[in-house]
Amino acid sequence: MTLALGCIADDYTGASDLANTLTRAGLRTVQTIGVPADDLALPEVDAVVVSLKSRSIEAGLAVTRSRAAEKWLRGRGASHVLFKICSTFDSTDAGNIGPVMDALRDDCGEAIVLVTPAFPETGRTVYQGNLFVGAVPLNESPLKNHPLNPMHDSNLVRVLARQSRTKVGLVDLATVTRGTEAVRARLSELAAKGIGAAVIDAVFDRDLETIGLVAGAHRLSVGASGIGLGLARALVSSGKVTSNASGADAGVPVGGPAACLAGSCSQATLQQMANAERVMPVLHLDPIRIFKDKDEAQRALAWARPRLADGPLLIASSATPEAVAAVQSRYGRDAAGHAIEQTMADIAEGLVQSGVRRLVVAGGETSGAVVDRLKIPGFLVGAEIAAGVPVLRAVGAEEGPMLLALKSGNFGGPEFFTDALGLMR
Ligand SMILES: Nc1ncnc2c1ncn2[C@@H]1O[C@H](COP(=O)(O)OP(=O)(O)OP(=O)(O)O)[C@@H](O)[C@H]1O
Ligand SMILES: O=C(O)[C@@H](O)C(=O)CO
Repeated sequence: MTLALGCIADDYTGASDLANTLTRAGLRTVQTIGVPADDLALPEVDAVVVSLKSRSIEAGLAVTRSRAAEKWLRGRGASHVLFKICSTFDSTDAGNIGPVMDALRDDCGEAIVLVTPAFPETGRTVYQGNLFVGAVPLNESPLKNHPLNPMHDSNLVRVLARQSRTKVGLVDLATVTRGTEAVRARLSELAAKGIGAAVIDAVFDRDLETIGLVAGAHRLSVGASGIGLGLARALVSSGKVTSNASGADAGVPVGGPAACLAGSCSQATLQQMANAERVMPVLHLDPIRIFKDKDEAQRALAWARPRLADGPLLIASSATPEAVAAVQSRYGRDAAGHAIEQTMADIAEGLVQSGVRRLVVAGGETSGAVVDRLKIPGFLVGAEIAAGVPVLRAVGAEEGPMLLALKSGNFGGPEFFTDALGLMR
């Protein structure tokens, strides 16, 4: 297998978002959980997205794991590696986007790396280096209240410079609009000044196509699904990949009980949960019981088991920003996040032991904890539920055929949970 494109994603929902984008653009794609074991039977593919859970861990560990993934991908022939980050640039001044980018750049000897989280299909655009989420700058969007990495600065040149060893420059929209030669010239100009990373503006998919044509000739890029789209279209238009992925193989029904788990506290997820309450039973976990009595997972499973035969259900820890802040001030931000994620993983494991084979999970960190616990080594990409969220068919899972949907916190329409279950037969 010689890969046309190698990708390292810093969380599992982000990985499935990217795998979805690449598949829709015609690349045969597989998503692996971590660096694949040598004995994992992978189909013949154009792209592999190695999913890491490295967005919110200590920067040194994120670097080590990303480097191992890069080595594996390069060893399979990937001349270009995309480091997939969140379209809302989720990170802190300690990283992990900057430190991982610096390390991968050192490893591949790249002079300058293009960076853009733009993903217009989901309303993420970058103009003059400022990230917009829909109509508002990042720092005015709901991301200002993110439980793990609240985003308070929309200027990505500044944000990345605080995390990186290299100087960070800008390729503005006017340059992108002038085309590939103008972008290449601007990159040479920046590189000559010793600038090692360039945030590049993109507002429309056509901007990402220009970016993909330029980035594909480099060894490394950093961005969200939008730059993945650009890279994939460049591979197809150059004939390096014969566009033939359909995602159809992943669509074979598995049947069995279905359940949804939500650990995301994003506005989108809170709205989706409120709508789900109208059509399925919903259990709201009590974070205090998670810490004090430590029996919340067992209580949730006792609630769920007798209901599974009647149809899908939803179990959620998600809460409003005020409630999240109260839990965090009592137990600490990371400890609270970790304990709740592990409770979700306990519940997922118990549900699967009770026969659940169709599982929808909302939230990147939450999905990471769940998929790790279920020891699923990889996924094939199926139908698209919403922009950035495909149906996933587990490959190599101990339980046999299983369908999952891993929803990034901010993605999906108001009826996401029913939309997902409708496609997961
Ligand atoms: N009630 C709560 N109080 C405090 N923290 C919570 C609560 N519910 C969930 N959390 C934690 O908040 C974090 C949510 O992160 P997660 O990545 O799962 O969702 P997200 O950030 O909305 O999604 P994405 O990363 O895909 O955008 C997790 O660490 C989760 O355990
Ligand atoms: O890019 C995005 O917004 C998503 O794929 C994601 O990474 C959220 O966790």
